[in-house]
Amino acid sequence: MRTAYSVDTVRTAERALMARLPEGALMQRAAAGLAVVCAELLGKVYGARVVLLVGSGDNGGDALYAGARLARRGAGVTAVLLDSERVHRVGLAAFLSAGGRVAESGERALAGADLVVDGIVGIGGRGGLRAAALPVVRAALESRAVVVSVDLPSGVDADTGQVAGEAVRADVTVTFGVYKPGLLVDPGREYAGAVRLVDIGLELGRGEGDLEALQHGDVARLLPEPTGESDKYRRGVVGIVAGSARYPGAAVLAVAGALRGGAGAVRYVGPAAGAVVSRFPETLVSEGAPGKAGRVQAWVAGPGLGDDASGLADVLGAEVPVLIDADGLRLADPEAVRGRAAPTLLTPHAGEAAALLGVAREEVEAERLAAVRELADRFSATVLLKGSTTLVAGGRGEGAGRLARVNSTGTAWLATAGSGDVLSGLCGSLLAAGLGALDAGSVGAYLHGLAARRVSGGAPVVAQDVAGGIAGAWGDVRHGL
Ligand SMILES: NC(=O)C1=CN([C@@H]2O[C@H](COP(=O)(O)OP(=O)(O)OC[C@H]3O[C@@H](n4cnc5c(N)ncnc54)[C@H](OP(=O)(O)O)[C@@H]3O)[C@@H](O)[C@H]2O)[C@@H](O)CC1
Ligand SMILES: Nc1ncnc2c1ncn2[C@@H]1O[C@H](COP(=O)(O)OP(=O)(O)O)[C@@H](O)[C@H]1O
Ligand SMILES: [K+]
Repeated sequence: MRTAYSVDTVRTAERALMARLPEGALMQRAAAGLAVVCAELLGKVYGARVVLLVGSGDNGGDALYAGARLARRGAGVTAVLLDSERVHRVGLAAFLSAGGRVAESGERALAGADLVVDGIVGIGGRGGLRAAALPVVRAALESRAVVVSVDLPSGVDADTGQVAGEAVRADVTVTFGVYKPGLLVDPGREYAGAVRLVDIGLELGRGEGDLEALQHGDVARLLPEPTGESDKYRRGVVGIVAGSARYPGAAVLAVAGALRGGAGAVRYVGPAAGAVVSRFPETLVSEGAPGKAGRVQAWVAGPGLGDDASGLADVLGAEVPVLIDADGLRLADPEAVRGRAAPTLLTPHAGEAAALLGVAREEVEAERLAAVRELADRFSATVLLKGSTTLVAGGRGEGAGRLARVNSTGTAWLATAGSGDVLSGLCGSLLAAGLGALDAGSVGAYLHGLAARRVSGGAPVVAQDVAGGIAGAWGDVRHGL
């Protein structure tokens, strides 16, 4: 599990650790780790040209100490002080005595740089970059230098990933102690580039985390596995209420995802039974109400329903886990969702989430973590927010509280019609197999993203291919590939 911690939690842990260590020890650890990564990126340190962008706090201090280490190894290191009145004094003295120089003109220093260290602001930052930093940041980004951000790309909110205005776009971010949520959630994640974690001795428990990302091993432990005792009912039957005369394909794709998701059987209820069976003869189909369809251990309702809300009341009234997606999110009675006793998983994309919250889509995209938590609270349900960063937040019971999940697999090629239908079937199947809503959502998103990456290999994918790639992704996870 990769866990990210809020700034408050990091600060408290740092204070406790600092009290046990000699003064400045943590900053030295941070700077040493930062210098190692910079050296790796440079390949040859001797003779390399490095520019430090130095802000007024300890983030700038880290940059200065790392710069001193690089200068001692023969790099030509120049510091651009964003506020010469407010700078980490001891760090600056160490930098100068190691042979570092202070630049008179930031832009000129950047012209020939091989590597730029962004130490403008870290976890103490508020809001996007300030005006004084903008010209030099723009010059850095336009140069051919590799950009390394210290702890966090300056201008990215550490707790949310929000970028209010401009921020540094890093090639690599060297973060200290623990991951910060803003490094894992877009837009911040994209600004961070590749993230490298430097151990400075901080010890934090999972329970203190704010956001976590499943890794292969975590997913492998959660995957449902048939045993010698299994039969199709014990493995779980998932019911799909999806599709319409206008959108039969949504039903086919949701069934495709469900068949690959580990349930023992898939029941389809709705007007697209012909299309479903001709593509997947293994599906059990019926055309009546969901309540009359026979035994089901979890329902998926919504993809491609159009305006047909007729099956939703039955599904929401069922005492088994329910996943609501797409048109179902618009058509479902919010009171019926809130009133459910069994686990409920809602899977909106940003547009659907915005409609449910009554805000603009851009607002959801700028503050995904806040949006997914707000929806989970409002609907007393687990919510999976899809998009460039997929997040899952728990409602009541299992997964409740602040610790949300972020998905680390996927590719922008997933932004293709119907791929969300595959995801809803897949997650529904995992619910039917007995996973809780938070696990079903996050394991489903993980496999879905991995499947897309596998079948894409950098090229466009279509939703059917993603469903077809799930088995391979499952195998990779099981075998730790
Ligand atoms: N604590 C530890 O043990 C360790 C901490 N470590 C390091 O310390 C960092 C935290 O240092 P920090 O607390 O000094 O805050 P920091 O991120 O430098 O920013 C504060 C300064 O920036 C300014 N500023 C604010 N917003 C701004 C903006 N948008 N744009 C521009 N400027 C802005 C703000 O100015 P003011 O608001 O006062 O005008 C203030 O002067 C942390 O990220 C890590 O790198 C490591 O060494 C490991 C050990
Ligand atoms: N920019 C992106 N990067 C990565 N994944 C994306 C991006 N945009 C969308 N996705 C993923 O693609 C899928 C699209 O789902 P959805 O929006 O419901 O589409 P549809 O309704 O057409 O099936 C989701 O899994 C979502 O997380
Ligand atoms: K920074």
